[in-house]
Amino acid sequence: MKFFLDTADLNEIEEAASWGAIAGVTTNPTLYSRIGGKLSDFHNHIKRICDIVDGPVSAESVAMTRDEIVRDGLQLAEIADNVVVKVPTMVEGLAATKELAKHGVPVNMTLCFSVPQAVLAARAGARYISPFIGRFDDISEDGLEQVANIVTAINNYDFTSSTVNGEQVEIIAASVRSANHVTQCALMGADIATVPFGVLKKMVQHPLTDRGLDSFMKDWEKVQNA
Ligand SMILES: O=C(CO)[C@@H](O)[C@H](O)[C@H](O)[C@H](O)COP(=O)(O)O
Repeated sequence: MKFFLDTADLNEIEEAASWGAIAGVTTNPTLYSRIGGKLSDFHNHIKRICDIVDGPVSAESVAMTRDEIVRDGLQLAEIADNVVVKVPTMVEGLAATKELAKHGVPVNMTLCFSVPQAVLAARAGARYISPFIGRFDDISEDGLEQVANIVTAINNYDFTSSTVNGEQVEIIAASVRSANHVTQCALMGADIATVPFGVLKKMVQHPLTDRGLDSFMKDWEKVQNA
C-alpha cells in the first residue's frame, strides 16, 4: 500500500516527504483555498509541489464540459511530468478522461461513490480512481464498505487496455479521517490511501510505543548511573 498526502500545504508536504512516507500528493480546490491559494498562482503552486515530491501530484480541473476539462487537463499536464489531472466522475468527466488518456495524460477520477461509477472510470481510461470514505460516514452510511466493494470490483477485471501505457488502474481511498480508516483500507487491499497530514501523524503514534520508549529511557538512565 502507498500513501499520498492530501494537502496543498508546502510545509506539510516537505515535512512528510522528509519522513520518506509519501509516494505522491493529492490536492483539490478546497485544500488550495484553505492555504489562501490564488487562481493566478495555481500552476506555480502545483509546480512547487511537483518539485518536492518524487511521485504523482493530482491537480484538479474545475471545468465542467468535456472540451474545457481536456483543455485544462492538457495545460495542467504541461506543468511537470508527475502531474496527474483530477477529473470529477460525471458524464463530461468520463468523456474528458478518455480524451486525456489518448493524449497520454494520466487521470485521477475523483468524487467516486459507487461501483458503477468506478468501473466506468476504469473503462474510460482513468489511471487512478478516488472513492471517498468520510463523506459516506457523514451521511450515516458505511464509507469503508463502499470502498471495499469498489476495490473488489476493480480487481475482478483487467482494465489495462484502456489506461495510459497499459498501466494498472489504482484505487486511492480518499476522504480518510482516521488511522483506523487506513487500517481498514490496507486490509481490503486499497492500492493507495491519501491522508491529511493530521492523520499521517496519528498513524505513526501508538500509546504502547510511547510507554515502551519511556521505560527503555528510564532503564537506560539506571545503566548510566550504575
Ligand atoms: O480526491 C482526492 C484524491 O484523489 C482527495 O483530494 C479528495 O478530494 C479529498 O480526500 C477529500 O475531498 C477530503 O474529503 P473530506 O475529508 O474533506 O471529506
